[in-house]
Amino acid sequence: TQSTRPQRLLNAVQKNATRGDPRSVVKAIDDFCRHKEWAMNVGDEKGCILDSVVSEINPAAVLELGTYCGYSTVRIARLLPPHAKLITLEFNPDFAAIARQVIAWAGLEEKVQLVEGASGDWIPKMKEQFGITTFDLVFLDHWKDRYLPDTKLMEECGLLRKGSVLLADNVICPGTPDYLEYIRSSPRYESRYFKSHLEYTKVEDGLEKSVFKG
Ligand SMILES: Cc1cc(-c2n[nH]c(CCNC(=O)c3cc(-c4ccc(F)cc4)cc(O)c3O)n2)ccn1
Ligand SMILES: [Mg+2]
Repeated sequence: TQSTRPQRLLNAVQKNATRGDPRSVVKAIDDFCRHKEWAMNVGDEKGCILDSVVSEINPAAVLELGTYCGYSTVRIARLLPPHAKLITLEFNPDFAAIARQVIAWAGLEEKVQLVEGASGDWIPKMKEQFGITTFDLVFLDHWKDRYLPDTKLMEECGLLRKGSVLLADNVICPGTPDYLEYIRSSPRYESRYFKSHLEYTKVEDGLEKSVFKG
């Protein structure tokens, strides 16, 4: 049977990265996507911006929407302090199966809880299922038409506190116009755009960082 792109990406990790070394896993995926096959990871350029935001916040509780193959999951989890928790939601079971193995290869299973399903179904269950009060950081990288409804849902479910940070990928390409309009015009958020490029390309894209004011 034909392999899928996520399976070929996992093979590249298992071939070129060292078990238990997250940096080598990140590098193996970036090399694969730059030189072999493009894939929709946040990538190295936007990944450095993600790293700086994570390091600045030093979060104890992180929610990632959209795991894909686990590239940004590994980027974030490798920077988390001990006992910090990253919950990552993936809709596609095939992507989730690959991501679990990528996260395991990086040796980060202890810090990561990968949940399969749709964001709209799981966000209302976060508190009861995982004992979360609020998230310090949310990385939005899932279906682009879900950024706005899920942000409103997180507000309604009391998952954001004064100072919680939303970091959104792809606000230019593929684009999240309704989310940008809402978050930039809302008095409840302070937003800043980090201009960059669509992963592994010269096309403009960027990350929008928004701090919830409560
Ligand atoms: C919990 C839950 C999770 C999900 C969910 N899980 N996994 C995803 C993946 C979503 N990501 C993307 O679609 C995406 C696309 C591009 C892209 C593609 C093609 C182009 F030509 C240009 C750019 C680039 C990116 O950086 C992206 O992140 N959604 C959905 C619902 N509920
Ligand atoms: Mg993305």
